[in-house]
Amino acid sequence: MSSNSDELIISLDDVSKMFPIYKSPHHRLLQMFSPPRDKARWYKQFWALRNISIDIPRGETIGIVGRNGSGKSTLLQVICGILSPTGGKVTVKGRIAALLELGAGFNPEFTGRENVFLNGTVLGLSREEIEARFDEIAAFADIGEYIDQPVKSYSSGMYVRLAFAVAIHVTPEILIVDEALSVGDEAFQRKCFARINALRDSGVTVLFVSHSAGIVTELCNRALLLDRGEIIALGSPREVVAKYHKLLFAPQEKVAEIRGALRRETQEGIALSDDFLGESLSAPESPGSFVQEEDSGASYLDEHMLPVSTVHYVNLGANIIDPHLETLSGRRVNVVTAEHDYIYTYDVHFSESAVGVRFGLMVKTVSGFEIGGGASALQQDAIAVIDRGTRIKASFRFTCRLAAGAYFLNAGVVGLVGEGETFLCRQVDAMMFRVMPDPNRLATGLVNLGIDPKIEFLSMREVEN
Ligand SMILES: Nc1ncnc2c1ncn2[C@@H]1O[C@H](COP(=O)(O)OP(=O)(O)OP(=O)(O)O)[C@@H](O)[C@H]1O
Repeated sequence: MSSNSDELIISLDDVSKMFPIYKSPHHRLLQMFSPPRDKARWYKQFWALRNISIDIPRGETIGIVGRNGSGKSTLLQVICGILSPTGGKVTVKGRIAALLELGAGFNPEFTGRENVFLNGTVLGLSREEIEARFDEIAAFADIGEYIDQPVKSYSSGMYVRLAFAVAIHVTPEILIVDEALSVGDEAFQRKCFARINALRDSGVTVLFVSHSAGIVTELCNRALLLDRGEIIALGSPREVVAKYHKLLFAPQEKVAEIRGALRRETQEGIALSDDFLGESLSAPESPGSFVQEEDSGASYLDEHMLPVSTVHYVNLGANIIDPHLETLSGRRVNVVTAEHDYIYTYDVHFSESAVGVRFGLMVKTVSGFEIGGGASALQQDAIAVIDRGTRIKASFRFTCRLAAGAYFLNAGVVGLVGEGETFLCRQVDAMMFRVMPDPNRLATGLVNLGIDPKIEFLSMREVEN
């Protein structure tokens, strides 16, 4: 492998890919028998990639993000040579091992063992080389006796295990991974990511499609955002992911405006304003300490960031109004700084009298995992009676001890109805907020437990004079 890290290993020059879309198979036949001058008579042109130009130096790890159908897989397939571009030029100078969608690469009738040899050969290894690596591949895949069963009997997880094991053992110069890892279980995913890291550190160029902002910012040194087949952002993973989120969480009517702004920025090479990204990154003075200052200057409100999954429960005489996050000085925000204090607040209008009333919240991850929540009081301390027509403000101050990422908030009011407590009103995913990345974060994982590290030398080698 070359030691020249500036050498381009992948180069795309004005690459486009068009898929013909036929209304019916009949039209496909008609087109086949049409004279060449009737080039696109029986189909509509769908451009999955448009004018893609990018140079990738050897050793880079590139994250590719974009909404569903934005062209990510098509781009990878064009780079791998599985699809030929309709226009433009693709230059690849190195052995590619690709982990694309399930189904690609293996022959379902062959056993796992046979497929390892088949796949290894396709990827340029000799039979002796594959034999020498086979045990290691089988150990990494860890699918036991299934290695001698036809691949068509595999679960999708087993399939990915074997495909990944082969991909990383063929000493690729370029590793291409298309989200496929998300099929494996978490333990296996972690093993794969560790291996991808090791390959990256040894100079392998990695192209990685992922919907996970965390993985892209952690793993990659550059990222690109595809939208409708165009690169609309290219740069540091953090910046690109911020733009991706802006687009992803935008209300439908704002999407065109936002993508237009992003395209212009990319085409004109305008420097990103902190305001746009909300990345002022004024890190807390000492990592791990919980800052209790009056306001957090770096936090801001991204009006476009709204959940699209909000569910309103049927109201039983109460109505939650305007759930939102504020700084301690009352400024509305939804992009926040870790380790700062914020207030989650909503009003409740009681259209009926209620008894035994309590208010609550819950914070969840994108996947719906409940990280933590709280109630305004214990059941025995609930507000005994609230008269019809009353309006109450419920506020919950909390320290944002969360890792960078998107989070969702529920709001709920319970009261006594008959014998038991029940929701008088509830909003699931009432609002969402994003925690900005903090380059000085010492805490690992989702929640900062405020761990206070203490490292002591128990003995020291004596220094000889
Ligand atoms: N063979 C094909 N024929 C016609 N259209 C296609 C074909 N392959 C892909 N497309 C279309 O091209 C667009 C881009 O698809 P692609 O699979 O590259 O998107 P993606 O960003 O990888 O999406 P996802 O995140 O959902 O995997 C989509 O609209 C898809 O329907």
